[in-house]
Amino acid sequence: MKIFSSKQFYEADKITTEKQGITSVDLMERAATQIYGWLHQRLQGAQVPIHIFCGIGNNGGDGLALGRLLVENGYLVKCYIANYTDKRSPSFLTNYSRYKDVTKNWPLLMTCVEDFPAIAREDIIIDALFGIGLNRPPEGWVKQLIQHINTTPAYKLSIDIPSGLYAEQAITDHEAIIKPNHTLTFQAPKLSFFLPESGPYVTFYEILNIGLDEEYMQTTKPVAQLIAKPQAQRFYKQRNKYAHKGNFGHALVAAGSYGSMGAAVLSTKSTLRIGAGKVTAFIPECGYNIMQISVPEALVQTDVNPKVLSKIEFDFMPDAIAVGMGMGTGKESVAALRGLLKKVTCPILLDADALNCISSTKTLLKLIPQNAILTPHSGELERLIGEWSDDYDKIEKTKAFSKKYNVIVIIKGANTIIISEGEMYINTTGNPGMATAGSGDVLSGVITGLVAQGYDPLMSSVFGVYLHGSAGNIASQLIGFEAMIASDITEALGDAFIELFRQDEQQQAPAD
Ligand SMILES: NC(=O)C1=CN([C@@H]2O[C@H](COP(=O)(O)OP(=O)(O)OC[C@H]3O[C@@H](n4cnc5c(N)ncnc54)[C@H](O)[C@@H]3O)[C@@H](O)[C@H]2O)[C@@H](O)CC1
Ligand SMILES: Nc1ncnc2c1ncn2[C@@H]1O[C@H](COP(=O)(O)OP(=O)(O)O)[C@@H](O)[C@H]1O
Ligand SMILES: [K+]
Repeated sequence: MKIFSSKQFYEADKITTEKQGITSVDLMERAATQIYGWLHQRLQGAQVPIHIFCGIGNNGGDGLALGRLLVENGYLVKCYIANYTDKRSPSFLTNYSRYKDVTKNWPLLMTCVEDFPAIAREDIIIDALFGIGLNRPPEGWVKQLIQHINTTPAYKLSIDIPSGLYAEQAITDHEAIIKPNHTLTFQAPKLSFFLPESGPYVTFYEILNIGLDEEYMQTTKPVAQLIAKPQAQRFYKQRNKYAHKGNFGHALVAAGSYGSMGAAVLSTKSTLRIGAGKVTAFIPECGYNIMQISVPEALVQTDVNPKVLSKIEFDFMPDAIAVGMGMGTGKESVAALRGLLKKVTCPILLDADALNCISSTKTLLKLIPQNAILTPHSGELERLIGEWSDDYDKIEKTKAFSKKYNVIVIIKGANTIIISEGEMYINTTGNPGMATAGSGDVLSGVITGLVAQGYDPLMSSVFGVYLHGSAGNIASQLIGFEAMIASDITEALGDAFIELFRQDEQQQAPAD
């Protein structure tokens, strides 16, 4: 599914009204009707007080149109206008009058703190103060209104976006943002819903289709692609009945050091579990028995150095290589990595200490092959690209890095982001149970195993991150977040494939 910018939504709005021969008030009516339907389905006429807080732009207009529909259908509604300026939008004004026509009363105009209404805990609040037109943080009594709403325990529903949150700009005042229980967003989610600093304001969201121009939505290059089940299903390559292990590639996992052999074991096992035909683990000698016993399906080759990797030499042509997990950052490791980067001819994934070696020895940067996959967590990314001021700065700096070195960068986290050639893919699977040592090693194996099987590096990255998160979700359903360890993710990879084609009763995310 696509994520669009505010500018693109305004364009879509304009094109839709032109092509469909409707006015923007008609479009607003569609939006309000959708929200009304959503609420009515749940409330079924219940006489619970509904407080609608409207701004003076089109988000406020949505709120007023919703208020009118609710009143017309017998609900107990009070509409309040946060009258912070006289520059009201035309569609707002139309709905302002329409509301009065139905209720015979103007909505209550608020201009100061004294105007704030009391709200009981069982009431419902609709937040229509600001939408994607927010252009500065709310201040003064408007900010206090947001805080007043946030302090009430009443259920809060935000229209389009929590008021005070930008669609694609960093937060400057965390105290001036509505914290809703639920957000109903129009047509497509906004970028801020998925980033670590702003995502917590959008714990639950649903998309309402308001019929924006299909052609525009299909043909416009989005800000990012959201990867959910319908997208992931398209990546899957079915196996041929007559396939043999040679068809699924031979992967090399160069990893581990004395005290960190688990990283090599985890990566090697998940490379096999995801379906690589054959996997060779290249490890320091101290890990030989550990690897043979832990992963009997893997072949093992050992380094001349007993405790760390120093010279990565192998006697076959791998189809994919993963390097770095638990490998250490001493001078032997740097030399081993340098030697490998100089001779590598197949796709390569660089993780963990391989990234740390590159950060400490910048001359390695120019040896990174084109299309290499880098899988940093935040700490590793910062060492690689330097500090960032906010999530958007982080994305821009990562894009610049990815472009400069022609590599795929996977920013791991709650919504892992994959950046390649200026494009951005945001994953939707995964959970906090995966915040456990070794889960990144599993991801490296998953992606490498996909590359070995013939998925291209970008597809392997996007599909691998999705499957890894999906396996984490399946594992968490069995054992919860706290008890989950990285091996549980590997063990659930099979179910992640099965889940890919399981018919949901309610498909969460629509296909493009
Ligand atoms: N484009 C679309 O797809 C549709 C958009 N609709 C609604 O329209 C909204 C966008 O409407 P608008 O562009 O009118 O923007 P908003 O309704 O978000 O309001 C912006 C207004 O508030 C002012 N403003 C911004 N930040 C402020 C601040 N901190 N303090 C005080 N004033 C501030 C702006 O100058 C502008 O006048 C969407 O979020 C959505 O709710 C819907 O009506 C349906 C269709
Ligand atoms: N809160 C979370 N929600 C979803 N996924 C998470 C969360 N925390 C961690 N993960 C995932 O778990 C993995 C952790 O990787 P990493 O930090 O490299 O672990 P390690 O270095 O211990 O192997 C990443 O794939 C990341 O996206
Ligand atoms: K809002």
